[in-house]
Amino acid sequence: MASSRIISHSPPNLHCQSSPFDSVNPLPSINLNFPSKRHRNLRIRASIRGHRDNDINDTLQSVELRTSSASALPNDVVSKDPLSLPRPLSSNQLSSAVSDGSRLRVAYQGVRGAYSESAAQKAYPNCEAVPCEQFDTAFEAVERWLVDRAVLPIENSLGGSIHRNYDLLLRHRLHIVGEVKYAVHHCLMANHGVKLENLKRVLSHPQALAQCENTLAGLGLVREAVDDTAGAAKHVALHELQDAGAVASSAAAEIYGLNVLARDIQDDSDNVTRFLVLAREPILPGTDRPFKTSIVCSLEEGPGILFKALAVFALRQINLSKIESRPLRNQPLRTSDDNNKYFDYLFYIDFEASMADQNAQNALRHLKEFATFLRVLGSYPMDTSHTSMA
Ligand SMILES: O=C(O)C(=O)C[C@]1(C(=O)O)C=C[C@@H](O)C=C1
Repeated sequence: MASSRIISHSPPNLHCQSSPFDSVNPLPSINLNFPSKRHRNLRIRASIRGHRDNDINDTLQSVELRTSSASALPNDVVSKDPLSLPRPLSSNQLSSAVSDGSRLRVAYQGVRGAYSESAAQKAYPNCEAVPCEQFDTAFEAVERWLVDRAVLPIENSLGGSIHRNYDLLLRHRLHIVGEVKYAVHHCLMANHGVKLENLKRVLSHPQALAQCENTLAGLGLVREAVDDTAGAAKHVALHELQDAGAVASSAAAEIYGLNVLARDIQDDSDNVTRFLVLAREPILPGTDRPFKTSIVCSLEEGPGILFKALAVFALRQINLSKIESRPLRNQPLRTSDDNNKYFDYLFYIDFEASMADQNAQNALRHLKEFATFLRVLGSYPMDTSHTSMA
């Protein structure tokens, strides 16, 4: 039997005892100090679910709109401490915003125990990590001042790029202000009493399943994709599944009361995910430490144009660390003079230089000569740590 019980419960009620709670309305109202004039007079109401209502600063775990009724909220899974698990934000809960300003609130995609939560904590050790249902929700949470930062995965050493986040970087106007490399150690876990030989299927995030492909194929398990690794663990625990396991972190096994059947099941022991830190404002690029700059561009037509684009960096001894191409969504196909159809692309390029560096500025000026579009997504300190923190 599982050492911890999984139960469903209604969301904790909000008790409105003192300021800043509004005495007329049972929902707290919070005045935000916005730096810009445009936002200064905004008075935002939101209901706040925390487990100690009288200490907002410590308990702001997830925020929802006052329009969302408690009954509309999903029931949650709880294990050891029923009230300790924040619920993820969803997009339809984002039409208002709140931030207490005293502590950095950092959005991540997934539920408690997701690798993204650990990455957020690596980026900001004292932050309040705020779970979000989807990547889009995390972007919107920053844009709407609900949180201060978002930490989102962008690529993994085994699984490759997280394309969705490349596309969202362009769709939203946030700035990359940092990166975090996080060593991912996957565990195969199941409910207590379930043995490896009882398993027929395994649930996890598609990236995690891809990172463990050889191991899982070797075990003959059917792979089922879900939103995040910890969400998979939560699901297996909640439904007390006897034929299914989850691939997730050891932290997720602990949180949801699952038994770890195998550790380090990723196909390469060196499995690193790179996360981006996003904010509303860019940071001032420096030259005092290694910086990286991320840009996105589209290029003119013509032979050798990509070669020319990349040469602007090579000519200046600027190292490229990543290039990713994505379809140009508003015009994915281009018809040439001879009536052939070509795919049109956006190129995402990371290079190892700061925008404060004249050399980098010259390279981008040069690139603009044959780029039809160019945007700097951010210039930020490189994570040069040797990714520990499993
Ligand atoms: O599902 C999680 O735990 C996540 O944080 C997401 C995610 C990803 O999107 O790549 C992050 C790191 C791991 O590589 C696997 C999954």
